[in-house]
Formats: sequence, structure tokens, C-alpha cells
Amino acid sequence: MRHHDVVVIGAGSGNMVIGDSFAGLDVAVVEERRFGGTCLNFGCIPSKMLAYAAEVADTVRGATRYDVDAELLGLRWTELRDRVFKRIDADEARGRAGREASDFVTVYPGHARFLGPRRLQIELGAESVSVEADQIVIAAGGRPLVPPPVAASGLPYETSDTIMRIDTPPRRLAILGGGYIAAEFAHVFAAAGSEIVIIEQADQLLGPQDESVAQAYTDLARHRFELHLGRELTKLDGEPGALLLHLDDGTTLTADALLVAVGRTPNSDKLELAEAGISTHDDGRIVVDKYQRTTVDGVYALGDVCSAYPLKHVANREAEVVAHNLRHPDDLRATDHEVVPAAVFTDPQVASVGSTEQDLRDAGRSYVAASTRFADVAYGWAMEDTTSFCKLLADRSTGRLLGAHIIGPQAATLIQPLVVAMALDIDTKTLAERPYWIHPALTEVVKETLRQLPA
Ligand SMILES: Cc1cc2nc3c(=O)[nH]c(=O)nc-3n(C[C@H](O)[C@H](O)[C@H](O)COP(=O)(O)OP(=O)(O)OC[C@H]3O[C@@H](n4cnc5c(N)ncnc54)[C@H](O)[C@@H]3O)c2cc1C
Ligand SMILES: NC(=O)c1ccc[n+]([C@@H]2O[C@H](COP(=O)([O-])OP(=O)(O)OC[C@H]3O[C@@H](n4cnc5c(N)ncnc54)[C@H](O)[C@@H]3O)[C@@H](O)[C@H]2O)c1
Repeated sequence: MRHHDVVVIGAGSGNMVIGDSFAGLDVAVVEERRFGGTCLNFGCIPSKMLAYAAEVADTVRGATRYDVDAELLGLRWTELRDRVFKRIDADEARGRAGREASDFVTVYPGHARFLGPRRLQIELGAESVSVEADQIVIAAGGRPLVPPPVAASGLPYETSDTIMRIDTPPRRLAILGGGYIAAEFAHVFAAAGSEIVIIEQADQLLGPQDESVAQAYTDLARHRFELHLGRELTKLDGEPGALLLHLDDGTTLTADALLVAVGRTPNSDKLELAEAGISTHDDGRIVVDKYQRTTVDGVYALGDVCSAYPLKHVANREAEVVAHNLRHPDDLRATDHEVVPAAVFTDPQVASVGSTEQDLRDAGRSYVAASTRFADVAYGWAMEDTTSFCKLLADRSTGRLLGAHIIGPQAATLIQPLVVAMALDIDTKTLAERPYWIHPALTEVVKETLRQLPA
């Protein structure tokens, strides 16, 4: 049986664990699909490249609002898709080739599963190899969930893995689910000319966001898309290209394509973890401690396969921690999940960090809330904005920020000073008054909201 010092399962964020400091070791990486994992190939990066093009198209469409005459002649989907994936595919190939050329890394292009605590079987097409390792990192990520009515139908459907590479935008795209992926792809495909129908089981889109943000986004979406909220899909039939979606209120919807976006599930169920004695939570996430150690000695996990925050910046941070801990077992670093921000790159962008108002109310916390409309600062005038806002929640007695929520253009960027303040424990008065805030930048909406909070 081949022995390695370290084996990493999954070349998404797992690939980032193997830095130059591992050069003296015998390292292996097992990847059954594509180097770069979900983020590079099927997730963050291509979806944001598409979202940016959608934003450009929307800007042209809305130009008359700024007394600019412009006409959108079209969004060239095939060229856009090919430009995006030419870059992505080249990066994937470069990442794989770099590892294959390395003199200390063995690449196994196959599927790994556990035979024992630190023993793996790797399926390589018709062959398989068994390997053992002193240390193993599980970075196997997750995959889209597919609900029973869709799986049982035998009809074609899209997921985030497939929809970005389709040849033509659907004329009428049904999206099952109303979370991150639905919001982002509704924006992209609406800009590409698709009619969008969203079916969401909850009464609002982006339900886990702060209640005012979820409400504001849902109100905006209602004007752009056909929404079926509080509804479930009971049956899918029809034929490819002419799907019939039957909902639990008796409605039947037609669509030429269906995007399933009802959440993701960790790939832990395909690893035979029980053979190694590695524990999982009820939702399938691998149990890890603050050092990213699983319940088996020498086996670490990181990213979507274990994280309560299935986000790339979290997986990246966990990869850094694991890289350190593999090399320094007597000086372990802990992962900090105290202040985890997130953004939905839809139109308008939504960004958040910390508690929502409903979280604080449910927890019985004493808090104060403040909000400022983009329309109340000079840059918001320039943008003729009427719907965007920044909302902050702070501890009533200490002035410390408890949560920040922004819906509006550039929300993902605007939230960063608030993330820094929370991570470094800077109180709202200091943050509002100590640094200069550039006038008349859009960041003034953050400063103005901070100034409303009690010192
Ligand atoms: C459409 C979409 C958009 C997203 N946008 C954002 C965003 O804007 N910002 C953000 O922060 N996050 C975003 N995310 C989430 C982000 O992509 C994930 O949190 C992140 O990629 C997880 O990284 P990971 O390394 O844990 O898993 P992955 O990147 O999924 O990597 C796991 C790898 O392991 C391989 N693998 C799995 N099992 C095995 C096995 N048994 N043997 C061998 N190989 C195996 C897989 O093939 C895969 O390559 C998005 C996700 C999606 C789907
Ligand atoms: N910008 C980003 O950071 C980004 C973008 C895309 C995806 N992601 C990551 O990917 C994950 C998965 O995204 P997602 O949009 O699939 O999941 P999600 O958890 O964001 O949203 C899923 C939605 O589907 C609804 N739903 C569940 N079952 C349903 C059913 N049977 N019928 C109708 N609605 C149903 C849920 O109520 C929820 O609103 C996200 O949680 C996030 O971690 C992040």
C-alpha cells in the first residue's frame, strides 16, 4: 500500500492547503472532477463574471433615467459564456498541470473513500489504489440538492453546475428555490432576456436575511419576476423544453427550463466515513473542533463538507488554518467564525454581517437599530436611488455593532468597513468619527447610519 505524509481529498479549497512549506513532504491530492472546485468552475467566479455583464446590460437599459439616450442591442450570451469559461477552463488546466508537474505532489484523478482511520481507496476509472497517510484533509465540498418531484420526473433540469454553460438562455426559466442561487441567476438570465418564474416554499425570498432586507428584495423581485411564494412543487411533467410544474395550490406553470436551487448538501455521504469512525452532524456536515480536527486523529476537514458557513472566504480561511495545523501539531491555530460576512450578487446587491433584527428580538437582546437610505446621501442622489438602504444594529449599552445589513448597489463592498469594525471590536462612535469618510462617496451612507447610533 502506497504511503503519503499528507493526502488532501478535493482540489477546491483543499488545493490551497498545499503551500511551499510542504515541499519536503510526500503529499497527494485526490480530485474526481475539476481543479479549483465549485468556486472556480461552477460557483462564485463564473457567476460573478456573468452577473457583471448583466449589470452592464441593466445599466444601458436604465440609462434614460440619467438623461442618457442608449439602446441595448442585445446581450451576446454565447460570446459571454465562452469568454467566461475560456478563462475559467484555462485556470483549471493551469492549476491541475502545476500540481502534476510538482516533484512533491501526486495527483490522483479519481474518487476517494475511507477504508480505515487513515486509509483510503481511490477509484481511478477501471482501476483502484489503496493509500495510507499520516494526515488526511477532507475538503470534499458539497453538491446541489434535488428534491424528489424533480428527481422522480426523469425530465431534464439544470443546477448551478450546468446552467452557466447552456447554449441559449431559456425563453421562460422556472427557478425552484428563492435563496442565493435563485437571486443571482434570476438577475443574470433576466438580463439575458429570459422570463423568470420563482417558486419558493417560504413567504419571502432571501428568507434568512434581515427581515427588512428580505422584504425589500422580495418587493423589488415581485415587479420583475413571476413569484410563487409559500408554494411547493408537487409534480414535474410535460416534456423537455415544455415542462409543466404542478404546485401545491393547484397551479400549473409552464417553463422551457427548470433551475433547481433549493440548497446544497455536503459530499460526506460518498466518503464511507463510518469505516474511519469520522462523525457527522445530522445534516451531513463532518464534525470538526475549532482546529478543524475531525473525530479521528490526524484527519482534518474544511470548507462546505463541514462548515456551517458554506462560503468561499470561510473555506479559504479554514484552509489556511489546516495548512498551519498540519505542520505545527503542537501549536494549533483555531478558526474564528465570530464575524462572517456574506453577499448576494444580485440586483441590487445584498450584504450582511452579524445578527439580524429577528435574531436579536428572538434572543431578547437589548439593541438599537438605525437605517439610512441611499437617497439620503449625495451619491445616492447621483444614482437617483429610491429603494436601497443601510441598516445597523448595535448593543444599546456598549455601542458595539451587532449586525449590519445593506441592500443596494455595491453592498458587498460597502459592508467591508463594518466587517472590519466588528472583527477588530471598534465601537460605532470611533468608527464614525476617527477615520475620514470620503465625500461624496457612497460610503457616506454607512457613516450616516453609524452617526445615528447612540455613543
Ligand atoms: C453558484 C454558486 C455561487 C457561489 N458564489 C459564491 C460567492 O459569490 N461567494 C462565496 O463566498 N461563496 C460562493 N459560493 C459558495 C462556494 O463556492 C463554496 O463555499 C466553496 O467553493 C466551497 O469550497 P470547498 O473547497 O469546501 O468545496 P469545493 O470547491 O466544492 O471542492 C470540493 C472538491 O472535492 C472534490 N471531491 C468531492 N468528493 C470527492 C471524493 N470523494 N474524492 C475526490 N474528490 C472529491 C469535488 O470534485 C470538488 O472539486 C457559491 C456556490 C455556488 C454553487
Ligand atoms: N454570493 C454567494 O456567496 C453565494 C452565491 C450562491 C450560492 N452560495 C452558497 O450556496 C448555497 C446554496 O445556495 P442555494 O440558493 O441553493 O440555497 P439557499 O439555502 O440560499 O436557498 C435555498 C432556498 O430554497 C428554498 N427551498 C428549499 N426547498 C424547497 C422546495 N422543495 N421548494 C421550494 N423552495 C425550496 C429554501 O426555503 C431557500 O429559500 C448558499 O447557501 C450559499 O452558501 C453563495
